Amino acid sequence: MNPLILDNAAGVTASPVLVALDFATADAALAFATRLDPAECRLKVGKELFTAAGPQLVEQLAARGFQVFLDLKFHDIPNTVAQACKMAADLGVWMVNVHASGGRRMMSAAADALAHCSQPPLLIAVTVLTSMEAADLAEIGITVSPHEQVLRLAQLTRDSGLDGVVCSAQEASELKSLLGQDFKLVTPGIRLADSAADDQRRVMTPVAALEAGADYLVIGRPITRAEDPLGVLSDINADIRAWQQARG
Ligand SMILES: O=c1ccn([C@@H]2O[C@H](COP(=O)(O)O)[C@@H](O)[C@H]2O)c(=O)[nH]1
Repeated sequence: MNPLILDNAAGVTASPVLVALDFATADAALAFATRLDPAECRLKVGKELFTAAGPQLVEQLAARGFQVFLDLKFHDIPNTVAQACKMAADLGVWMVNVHASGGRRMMSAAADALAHCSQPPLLIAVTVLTSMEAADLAEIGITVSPHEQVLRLAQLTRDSGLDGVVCSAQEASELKSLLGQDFKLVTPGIRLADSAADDQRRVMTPVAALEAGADYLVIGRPITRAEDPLGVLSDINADIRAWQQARG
């Protein structure tokens, strides 16, 4: 364990990296997780893995000491989303999310439901997917820029009582100034200087994202598909520590 990236008080990692465990089977995900140390990262379970492996896998990862972000992006009527969030809390996840475009009543219902849980996870909302650019929004009738739409949905999310948003790091600096330091910014679309963007459109490197104000970095393929995933994670954490030390 590297003491520099441990939050000693809480006994959990202080690394902002959330590794996206986008695998097709529980076996593949667990084999990968076995190589990881909960002191070096948190884990994200999304739709592919959850659909394949279900709640049991989430509990297994939590039992191995990982803080788990359950990234199912709930989007439904308020009652359904509120109940789904409660189920996620019962699984012991650290963070859960909904889609901000579900609106204020849906988000408030989710926040209210979690407020009654004994150990509520952080509740955040997806603003505009990091895979989307202006042309994608235009096709679904949203004529403002992704940036403007993110700001609008992030403000609505904060006003609905949630803990933060999923956004691209490209919006982080403005969101921090607008919504305050405590409002959490979770940023996928993280790419290393030499990695392919894949289907992502609004991307940034890990240190640039932190510099812009991101609190958590969601990183999937640049780590999971690397020839040496542990080496890549370790290099990212080393860059982050160097950046943290440089700013004092
Ligand atoms: O706006 C969003 C919301 C969620 N994601 C998820 O993050 C990871 C990113 O994986 P990469 O391989 O690093 O692209 C993936 O699980 C997405 O479902 C996102 O990318 N953008």
